[in-house]
Amino acid sequence: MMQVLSIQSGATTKDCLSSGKLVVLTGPSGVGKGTLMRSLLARHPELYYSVSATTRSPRPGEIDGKDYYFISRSKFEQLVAAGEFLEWAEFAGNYYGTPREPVINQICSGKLVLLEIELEGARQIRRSFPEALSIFILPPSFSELEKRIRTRGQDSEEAIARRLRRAQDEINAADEFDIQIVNDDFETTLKSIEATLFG
Ligand SMILES: Nc1nc2c(ncn2[C@@H]2O[C@H](COP(=O)(O)OP(=O)(O)O)[C@@H](O)[C@H]2O)c(=O)[nH]1
Ligand SMILES: Nc1ncnc2c1ncn2[C@@H]1O[C@H](COP(=O)(O)OP(=O)(O)O)[C@@H](O)[C@H]1O
Repeated sequence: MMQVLSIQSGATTKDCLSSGKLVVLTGPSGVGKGTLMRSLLARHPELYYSVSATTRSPRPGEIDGKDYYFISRSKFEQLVAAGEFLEWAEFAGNYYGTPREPVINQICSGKLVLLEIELEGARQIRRSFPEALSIFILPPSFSELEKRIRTRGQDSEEAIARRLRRAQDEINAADEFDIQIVNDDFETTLKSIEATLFG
């Protein structure tokens, strides 16, 4: 199911990609990735956040084109076949993918590009783009993670159970990442990410 990536193939593309920077942020569902991303973007509008496509239904308040591009499974499969994703994966019963073209364009224009993606996608990026910096966000404990998913109050019991089942496998892979940060105190975490990106 994994896509072969070609962004390293041409010398020109490779040179171009070295003008910007790609940062991958991963961590179990509920750890605080989305909230951290939103704060980071509010504080650093020069960053480029890659909006993913997903077959998941929008949660209340989520905006198409801002939080995700919400698309059907058949549309997603068409885009996979057309090679339109830099990486993609199935997570908790839905597909998620990073649109290739805007990310390449933004990196080539010298931007720092942020991807907030799950483990399989992060592995694909590591293979195709080894220069990318990868950050894994850990919860202070598993019970705190569960509490955060529940207090977010946006997922069905089934969706929560799927995310928690998956969370332990993701946490076990934290060592694969360049940097691990425990999201205990929110402001402290934000400062650690800022130090990593700009320090
Ligand atoms: N591989 C991949 N994962 C993604 C992408 N976009 C989002 N994800 C991840 O998919 C997982 C589920 O996201 P979401 O349904 O928004 O749930 P949440 O993490 O519980 O808020 C999270 O780990 C996201 O980081 C993408 O483009 N590619
Ligand atoms: N450091 C933190 N301490 C306590 N709660 C947090 C912290 N970071 C995030 N949260 C809360 O945890 C819940 C899940 O965060 P969210 O950003 O949706 O996680 P993710 O995108 O990783 O699934 C939200 O209600 C958020 O406000």
